[in-house]
Amino acid sequence: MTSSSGPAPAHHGDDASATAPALEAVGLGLHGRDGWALRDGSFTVPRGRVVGLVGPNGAGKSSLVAVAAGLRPADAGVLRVLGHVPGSPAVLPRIGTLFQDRPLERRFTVAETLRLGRDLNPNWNDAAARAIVDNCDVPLKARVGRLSTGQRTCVALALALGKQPDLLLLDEPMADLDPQRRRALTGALMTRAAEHGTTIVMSTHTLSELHLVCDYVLLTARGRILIADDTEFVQAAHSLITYTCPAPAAPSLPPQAGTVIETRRSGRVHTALVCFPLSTEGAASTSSLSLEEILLAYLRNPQASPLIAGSTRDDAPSAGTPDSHERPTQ
Ligand SMILES: Nc1ncnc2c1ncn2[C@@H]1O[C@H](COP(=O)(O)OP(=O)(O)OP(=O)(O)O)[C@@H](O)[C@H]1O
Repeated sequence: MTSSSGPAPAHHGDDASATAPALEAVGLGLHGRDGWALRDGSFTVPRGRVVGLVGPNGAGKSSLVAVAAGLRPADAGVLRVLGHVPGSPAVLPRIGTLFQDRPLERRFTVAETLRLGRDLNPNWNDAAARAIVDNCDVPLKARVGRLSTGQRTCVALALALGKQPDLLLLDEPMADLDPQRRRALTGALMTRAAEHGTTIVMSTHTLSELHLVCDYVLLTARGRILIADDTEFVQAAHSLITYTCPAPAAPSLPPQAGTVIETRRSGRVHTALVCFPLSTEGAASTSSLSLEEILLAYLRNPQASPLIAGSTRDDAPSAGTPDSHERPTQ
């Protein structure tokens, strides 16, 4: 996991955007085929984080990446990228992108592709780009059109990293990679974030490994942002509380248990996944959960009260509960 107190992000922009968040959405709306994929989404992604963008198929992850990259406009609200309008000249040279279709010129060799990257990007780092293709065993002389899907992903990532961007927007970067290349590229990305303070936003369906790679999570489902916060904070905020009820039909959860995300009942044993538990009085046991378990619970319960850094929940806890814990500086 990367440290939130790492080096200051590399910065090629103006002073005004030096401290702006990597992404800042206010009332963001994205149309899907059958209505809103995201509606009234407000969240902030601080600089220097490795962000897991998570949600079910069709939740709007690719659409969000496309809007941030300036490829399509938002359908409502505002999204700022490094303090700027997406796609504006002030921000385009500072972002690196990887889209699901990995658009590359198929006739070029890998070496020609990297040369083009060098010619188009004044801040190009050839060694960084070559290290990616070398680590992934992609021959420099091979034509892009003859590479496997996973090998093309390596070349596209080499182009994105060679640009030395302040923000990397990666749409399912690991989906096509074998375990060895996945490890190599994950390592390269984490090193980039740790050594240069690059913000990385990557959509993924691999929840089991998220806590190893990402230190911030953005979870969207059924048109809502459900979580936007540090992974450590998300984990610390949730508990699984088990109660033994006096009778199978008796009401189980004591009032004021906290923000209940999900409950399960088996006979007299009742478990509740609670955010910011206020009182565990009467509980038979309390245990922590993995990040994956928490994210899956929100995905099963998309009507749950959202946990979004910097915003107040409808059922916000009082002072002294985890929401009032000091957060890392952004
Ligand atoms: N080119 C397009 N034109 C119109 N609607 C689109 C287009 N691409 C996607 N959509 C719609 O936008 C919504 C969000 O799709 P999107 O691809 O952003 O979701 P996603 O979370 O990335 O999904 P997945 O996990 O399957 O990649 C869906 O309703 C989808 O049908």
